[in-house]
Amino acid sequence: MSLFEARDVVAGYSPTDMILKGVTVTAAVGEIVAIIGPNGAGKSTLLKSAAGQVHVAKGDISIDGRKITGLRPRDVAAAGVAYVPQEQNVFTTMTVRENLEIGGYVDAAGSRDRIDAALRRFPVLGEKARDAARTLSGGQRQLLAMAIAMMVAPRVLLLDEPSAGLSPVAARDMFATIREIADGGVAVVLVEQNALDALDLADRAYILAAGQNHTEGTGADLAADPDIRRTFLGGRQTGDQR
Ligand SMILES: Nc1ncnc2c1ncn2[C@@H]1O[C@H](COP(=O)(O)OP(=O)(O)OP(=O)(O)O)[C@@H](O)[C@H]1O
Repeated sequence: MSLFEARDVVAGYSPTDMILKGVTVTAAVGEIVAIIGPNGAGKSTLLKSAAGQVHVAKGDISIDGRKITGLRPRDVAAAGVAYVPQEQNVFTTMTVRENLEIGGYVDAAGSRDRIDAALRRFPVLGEKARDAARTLSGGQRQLLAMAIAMMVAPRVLLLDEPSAGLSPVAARDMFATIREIADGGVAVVLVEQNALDALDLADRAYILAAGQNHTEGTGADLAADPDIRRTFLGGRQTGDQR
């Protein structure tokens, strides 16, 4: 059984306008699952639905068989699902350490040890623990957002465009970090604008279009499919110069 399951999810921002029209996405322990598709397909909405930030009208979202549909964001986090939004994912006026303290709010007792562990795990953040988050580079900021999410020791990590705005080198480091986190037994579901890189990283991927599942498969198979390349990847192949 998959650890994370979103089944036939119908969800949206107003009762008369459902963005997701029955989307199914699953992810197993240690698996990286990418969600790709055109602008407006509903990729971010799916993550927000799983994180308890968008109303789910029909369908179910579960972790390890336990329904989390309709829970408040705080309770979703306590159930083991961490969500990193694309933007405004750190408190810029607070220090790196203070950001991590807030990330550990659901388990205040274990928070100090987790912060120390996070600062060891991400040495670049350790060096800047007392600095305001606004002084971090784009890549460091995304790393902090990820470290904040990891403070709840999640079993499922939902990432919205983790490489957005990063240099190619910083994006590569970010993807390596995501792989490490997955290898630690976390199910990772990520949305990426950079579809080719996402397929390269992911074990499996789903293509969403107009709020529905279009295709799913291994990252490698989707990247090699000429129809998929033509329709969703701009005709390019993995490894092409961009
Ligand atoms: N807060 C919101 N309130 C109302 N509608 C929204 C809101 N956020 C997104 N939408 C709408 O939902 C639809 C899907 O948006 P979503 O952000 O999920 O798409 P996406 O597949 O992630 O695409 P993109 O790559 O452009 O972010 C779009 O039509 C968008 O305008």
